[in-house]
Amino acid sequence: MGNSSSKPFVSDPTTFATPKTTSTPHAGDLEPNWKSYDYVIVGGGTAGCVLASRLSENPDVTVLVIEAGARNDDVLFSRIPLAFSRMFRGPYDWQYKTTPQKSLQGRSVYWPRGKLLGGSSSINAMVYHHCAPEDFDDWVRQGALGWGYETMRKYFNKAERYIPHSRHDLDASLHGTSGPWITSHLPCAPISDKILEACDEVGISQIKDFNTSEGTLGASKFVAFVDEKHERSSAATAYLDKEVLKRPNLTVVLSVVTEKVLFSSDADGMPRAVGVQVSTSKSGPSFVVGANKEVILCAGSIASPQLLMISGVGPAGHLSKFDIPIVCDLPAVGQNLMDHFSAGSMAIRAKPGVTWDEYRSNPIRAVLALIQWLIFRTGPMCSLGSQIGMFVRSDDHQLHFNQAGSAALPTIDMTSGKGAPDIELLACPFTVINSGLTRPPRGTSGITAVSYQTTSIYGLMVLIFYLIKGAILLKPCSKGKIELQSSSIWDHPLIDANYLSHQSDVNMMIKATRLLLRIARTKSLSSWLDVKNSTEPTGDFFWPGDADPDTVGIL
Ligand SMILES: Cc1cc2nc3c(=O)[nH]c(=O)nc-3n(C[C@H](O)[C@H](O)[C@H](O)COP(=O)(O)OP(=O)(O)OC[C@H]3O[C@@H](n4cnc5c(N)ncnc54)[C@H](O)[C@@H]3O)c2cc1C
Repeated sequence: MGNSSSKPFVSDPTTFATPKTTSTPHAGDLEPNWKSYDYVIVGGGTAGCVLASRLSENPDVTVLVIEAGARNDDVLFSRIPLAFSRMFRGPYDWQYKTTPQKSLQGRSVYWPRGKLLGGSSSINAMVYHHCAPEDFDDWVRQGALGWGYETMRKYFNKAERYIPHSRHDLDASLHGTSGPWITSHLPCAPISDKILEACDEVGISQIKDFNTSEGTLGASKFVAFVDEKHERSSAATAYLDKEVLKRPNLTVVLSVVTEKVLFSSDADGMPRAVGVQVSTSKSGPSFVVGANKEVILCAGSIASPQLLMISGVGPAGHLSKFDIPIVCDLPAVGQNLMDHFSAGSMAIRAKPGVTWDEYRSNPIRAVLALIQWLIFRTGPMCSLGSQIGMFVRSDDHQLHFNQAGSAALPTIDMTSGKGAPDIELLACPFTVINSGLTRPPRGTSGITAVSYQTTSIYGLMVLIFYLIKGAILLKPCSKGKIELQSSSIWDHPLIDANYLSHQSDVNMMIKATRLLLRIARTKSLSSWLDVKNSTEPTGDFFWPGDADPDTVGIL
């Protein structure tokens, strides 16, 4: 039966798994000689950490978590709130890319995903906000009984420990007080308050808190996943803390990749997952480890369908192209992929000194800010990148793009109800270029809006403002798919997001872009900005000041 380890982490497969021999079947019964655990969790990311922690509360079961990446607590940039994008395209990122996208003139889009304990919760933007209550209630309407908002809210609160912040007067009684996942507010740049005032001016009302039964429509400062020391609170720090890791019935494996799930057949012919095959490298030996009760796939939205297909569960026609023996013909695996499409970073030039660009573009200021965070846990490094969120509906008649004078842009209502948004705008008080990997030129400042594929909007190639703002489609009509490019887990799958394949998504993104430009032109904000007309030399990554919020579209 169970094989437990007293060490917090394990990376040598011989300690928890059995060498695979040529006679190890692809699909067979759980072999009696295999090392085994009651629960084998594939992926130590957000879902995997929570499940490992909760399942191992029962001392009578053994739990094994297999994570492909490294430990999280050693990674400084994972701990510092403002530094999260420094982990992109590095060893803690799977660095996925979509296939060339037709609607984006053949460009591929970079998709970061966390490859370390805590998964994407260890590299993400640390924003804590619930979906609209209608979104959960819609799940119930579709058959997911018990997943409605009022039920879920109890679990959200159980998971959360909110630390009240003197400068934010939200109703703390609506938040959790004793959960493992710590949330609070972080300091914001002065321009963030101006952005909120600008939202009021364009008809987006300010709300105190996105995380209540009142819903998410409106604009507010985000609550962050952050602890009292102004460090990231991730699924790993929250659910796999030192005390949990000491449990003798929990084994956490790092730097080991699950290559496939192994199946046997029950007496009634139904496939049953009996274990997994793992390895530390593409050319290295493989090992097998059994699951007495369940294999739980938590490898994320890209690797989970990939693993299923490699293991023989997926569309039979597609799997047969790679000679993968079919365990179960499930045509939906890998299909209906929906991404929150974003037109990329839209940068608007700001006046010098009102943003936080200097902490990113000036190495001396950056080092000083880093030292300030390391010693005192204060300063700009302990703030969120996306400080302001704006959630709106594309059919809101208060917003200018639906009023006379603005060209009509028909969109399909894909939302779960009238209280649910379909556009999200984010604002950052600095310039973002190349997902934050390229330093903006010294002496420039801007705000940025998150809007991932801006290149097709307004025909500009790069759009970056010293105020970073962006637009995200929350309910796209376009659907894509994930397919295999080989039968090996060591090759990335083919991710076809099929962005903007539906005119409604195109129109929605134009509306979002127009709204951002309208916000930039408000009285409250425009005096802090430094917009210039398009007579500026080409190649400028800032939006031109003469981009008209009523007519801007796609060339
Ligand atoms: C850049 C970025 C910013 C984001 N910002 C926010 C935000 O601000 N707020 C928010 O709420 N959400 C945000 N998200 C989304 C959120 O982080 C994810 O929805 C969530 O982490 C997904 O959890 P998961 O458990 O499904 O997958 P993940 O957390 O990604 O975990 C999957 C784990 O499986 C491991 N794995 C994969 N394949 C294998 C294999 N073959 N063998 C072993 N291990 C494997 C991975 O290494 C990873 O650790 C962001 C995501 C990203 C990428």
